[in-house]
This record gives sequence, structure tokens and C-alpha cells, in this order.
Amino acid sequence: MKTLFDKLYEIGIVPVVKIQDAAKAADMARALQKGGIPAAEITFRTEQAADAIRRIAEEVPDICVCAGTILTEAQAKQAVAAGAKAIISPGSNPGVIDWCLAHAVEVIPGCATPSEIEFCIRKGLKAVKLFPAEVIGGVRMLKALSGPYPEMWFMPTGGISEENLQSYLALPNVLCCGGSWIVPGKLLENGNFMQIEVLAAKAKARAKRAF
Ligand SMILES: O=C[C@H](O)COP(=O)(O)O
Ligand SMILES: CC(=O)C(=O)O
Repeated sequence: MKTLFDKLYEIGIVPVVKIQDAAKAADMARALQKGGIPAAEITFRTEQAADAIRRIAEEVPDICVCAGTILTEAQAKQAVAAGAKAIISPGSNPGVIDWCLAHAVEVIPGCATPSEIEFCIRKGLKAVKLFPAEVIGGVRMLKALSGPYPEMWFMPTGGISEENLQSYLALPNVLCCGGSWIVPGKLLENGNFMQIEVLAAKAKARAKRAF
């Protein structure tokens, strides 16, 4: 059976979503799926995040629905109860990581430095998020990090777009890329799912691994 990481690797892109109205979550997920990206990171930056995750998990179960911007154990618990398949954070928060490990929940913490990566390696984690990727060195940083940490998978997020996506996916240590450009807030607010599908399909067409 495929693991979550196998699926994320195959999909290549995880749209980062800030959702104000959970009633739009399932249609958004269907649009992403139709566009070829059956994944989403629903960020806990709005009150509606847990409800949105629950609706996606129930109505579009084939989607890899993850929770993002998880800053506390309580949020992690709420996200998992709603159906999140992984917990993603902007930083390496020991409380959140330990809660996930204790409950056998996949966790992808954010790292911006070698010390944070080593902290996550010590915790036994196989994948971390490189955040904010473009600001801290992007592709050049990932190449540099592959020397000391050849086993670590990275999920670069922050500043990724249709233009630079391929340069990230060409790196052998990139699990998948995260980014908000596929689900812009305005399109989601307006219920423009067709355009979200178009953006997903355009991104998917560029998500070629080139080793
Ligand atoms: O906070 C940023 C999001 O996690 C993703 O970054 P982005 O908007 O540059 O794609
Ligand atoms: C930075 C990010 O994607 C998160 O808030 O989890």
C-alpha cells in the first residue's frame, strides 16, 4: 500500500489553502482533483479550517487532505479528529512534533536551518518543510542541504510558483512543493472552482520530475 509520502511524491504539489467558508471546501477539493492535484494543505489561519478538513475527508476521501499552520497540540488534535492525514507547521514546534509522534500521525515541521533539520532527524522524522523556501535560499539551499542530510526529504514552501516549480521538482531531495498560487483567496471566495481547476491543471502540467 502507498504511504502518504509516496502519494505526495507522485502528486508533486500541495496547494496551500486559507479558507473562509468551509461550505466551499469539497467543491474546491473536487476542482483540485479534476485538475490532477488530489492534495491540499488547509491552514489553521481561519476558524473554518477544521470544518473544511472534515468536509473534504468525508466528501472527497481520495484527496490527501493535510492541516497547515499547526502551532499547538490542541490544533493538531482538532485537525486529526477532522480527518487530516498529516500535520504541517511553519516551524519545528517540539510540542506539536511530540504529540504527532505519540499518536502515530505524520508530521512535516518547518525548518529554515541545519539545526532545525537535525532536531527533526533526532525525532526520527523523514520529511520536513523548507520554509520560507525562496527567502532562505530555495534551490541552492536544497542542493547544499543534500550534502550533510542525504536521507532527508524536503517540502519547499514559500515563494513557489508556476515559474520556478520545475527547478524545485528537479531536485532528488524534494518530496513535493507547497504553494498558495493554485487556490487564490479571491477565486475561492467567489466559488470560481473552474478557474481553480485550470490553475491546478497548469501546475500539474509543469510538475515534471527531471532527473
Ligand atoms: O505563508 C505562506 C504559505 O505557506 C505559502 O507560501 P506562498 O504564498 O508563497 O505560496
Ligand atoms: C507555512 C505554511 O505553509 C504553514 O503555515 O504551515
